[in-house]
Amino acid sequence: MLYDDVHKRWVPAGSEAPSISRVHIYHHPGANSFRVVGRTLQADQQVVINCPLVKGIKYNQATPNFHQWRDPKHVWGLNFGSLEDAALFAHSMMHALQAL
Ligand SMILES: CCOC(=O)[C@@H]1C[C@@H](CC)[C@@H]2C=C[C@H]3CCN(C(=O)[C@@H]4CC[C@H]5C=C[C@]6(CCCN6C(=O)[C@H](Cc6ccccc6Cl)NC(C)=O)C(=O)N54)[C@@H]3C(=O)N12
Repeated sequence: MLYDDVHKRWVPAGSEAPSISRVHIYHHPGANSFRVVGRTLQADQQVVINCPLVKGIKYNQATPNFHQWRDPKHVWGLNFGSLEDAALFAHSMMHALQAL
């Protein structure tokens, strides 16, 4: 999700329709870079988040299943479908941020 600062509300990233997406953290070993990429589970596989991770990002676990972080232009929020997904993603995110 993205935070709409004008209307002070969270909106689904990508197209208007809120949809479940699968979010990965891709590691590029050569450049030691990481990128969060999410695609909708529907047939269209729309990319809804494609966010490079930069050193110093603060990953905020606002609630056990809603985590968020800022990039220069956006505030991203992930509303996890399960606490397990949330914990797994947070673990990978923290690992990535430490590796940068
Ligand atoms: C239950 C009902 O939930 C809701 O209806 C909505 C829809 C829910 C998903 C479908 C989602 C779920 C969970 C809750 C949890 C709370 N929350 C909020 O948004 C809080 C409340 C007030 C609001 C104000 C600001 C806002 C928005 C923008 C960023 N930010 C900050 O505070 C940042 C955070 C941060 C800290 C450190 C590092 C990075 C970052 Cl990003 N701080 C700074 C210093 O940058 C924020 O996160 N805010 C969510 C919410 O309401 N909702």
